[in-house]
Amino acid sequence: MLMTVQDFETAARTRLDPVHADFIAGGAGDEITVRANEEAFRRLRLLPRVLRGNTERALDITVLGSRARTPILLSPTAFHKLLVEEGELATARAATAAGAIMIVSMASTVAVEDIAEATRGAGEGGDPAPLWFQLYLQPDLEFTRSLVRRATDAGCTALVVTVDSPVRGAHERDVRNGFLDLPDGLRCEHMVDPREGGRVRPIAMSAEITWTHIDWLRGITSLPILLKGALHPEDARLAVRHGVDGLLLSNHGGRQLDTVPATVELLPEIHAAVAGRIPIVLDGGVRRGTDVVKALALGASAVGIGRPVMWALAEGGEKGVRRLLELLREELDQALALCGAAGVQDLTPDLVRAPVWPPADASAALPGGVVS
Ligand SMILES: Cc1cc2nc3c(=O)[nH]c(=O)nc-3n(C[C@H](O)[C@H](O)[C@H](O)COP(=O)(O)O)c2cc1C
Ligand SMILES: CCCCC(=O)C(=O)O
Repeated sequence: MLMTVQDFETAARTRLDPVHADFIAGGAGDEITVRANEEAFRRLRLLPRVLRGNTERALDITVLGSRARTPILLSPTAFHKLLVEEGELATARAATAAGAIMIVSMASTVAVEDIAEATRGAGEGGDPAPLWFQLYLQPDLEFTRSLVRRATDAGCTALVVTVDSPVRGAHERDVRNGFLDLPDGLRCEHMVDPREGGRVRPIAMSAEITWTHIDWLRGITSLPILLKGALHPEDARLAVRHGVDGLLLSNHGGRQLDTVPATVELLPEIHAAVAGRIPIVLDGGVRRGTDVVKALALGASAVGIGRPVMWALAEGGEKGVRRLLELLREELDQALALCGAAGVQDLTPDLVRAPVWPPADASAALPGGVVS
């Protein structure tokens, strides 16, 4: 029975080409950060409130003008057609059914226009899923400008600029497996360049990109801009100064610089650095409703999931992703209820404890002065 994210991972592994399974699960170097993201959530403890009388929980959020029925959004992941024929169309329909924000990867195998169309067809009376568009700024600014225009015209309501990739992370599993390119027949639809007779450009991960490019982007779009992958508090402050509207606090699921901290460990520091001026979305290692509660309690406005969506897609296409989003919603609702919360707005940092024992300021209260 598919009851948990872990069940989806296990089920997906039996179906997936092992090379693709490695592409999804893997990360950079020794995959220390891949593991750290999940471990950090597991280490944190929740401290619930009782007798609050909350019989229903509100899970809906509005981030940067985008309304969603859940604080769990779909982080951008590349190449969904590797996993299922319909590719990102299946993902988008499932996101719409769940009322979740989907961040379309620049490296998607379906074009943003078609993804947007799929969300409109899948609403079952509800609204289409808000789409955000993820961008690796290309040094060819005219090409970047045309992509921004495409995303805007397709109805995307925010841009997510990934800034942790001056070079591509060293995915050793992929190198060993020889998985370095998309198989024949699949292509990154956004990289088709009409100026060059429809040539498919490689995605440049460029070390030339600087804050000047962020200023340039700020100048050509009125869509909200989120930076994805800034981890240093000083860069979070710089982001605010450069007119960025939000942060997607992410270490790329441990796929860029290995040994960076888990994102949830960085959250309090980043939260303090931006001081409420811009919202923070966090991704990396979110696998349980309790993980969502912890991230929101520590100051995130929403969380993103990457690999779980890929596993669910591989396991059961659109239906798989729908089920995944449902089960995470149920887990989140359950965790909120048990925390005594009436909704995500009730989550505050006092509900989270790092297990340090004895706590420095409480040792005096221990019986018999047993602790030296
Ligand atoms: C297979 C795969 C493909 C990804 N593709 C992209 C991408 O195209 N653009 C991007 O900014 N991040 C990409 N990411 C990173 C995710 O957006 C996200 O930061 C990460 O997966 C979150 O961690 P999680 O997988 O533990 O949930 C990718 C991650 C995976 C696993
Ligand atoms: C050019 C594809 C980028 C995919 C990516 O960001 C990842 O695999 O983590």
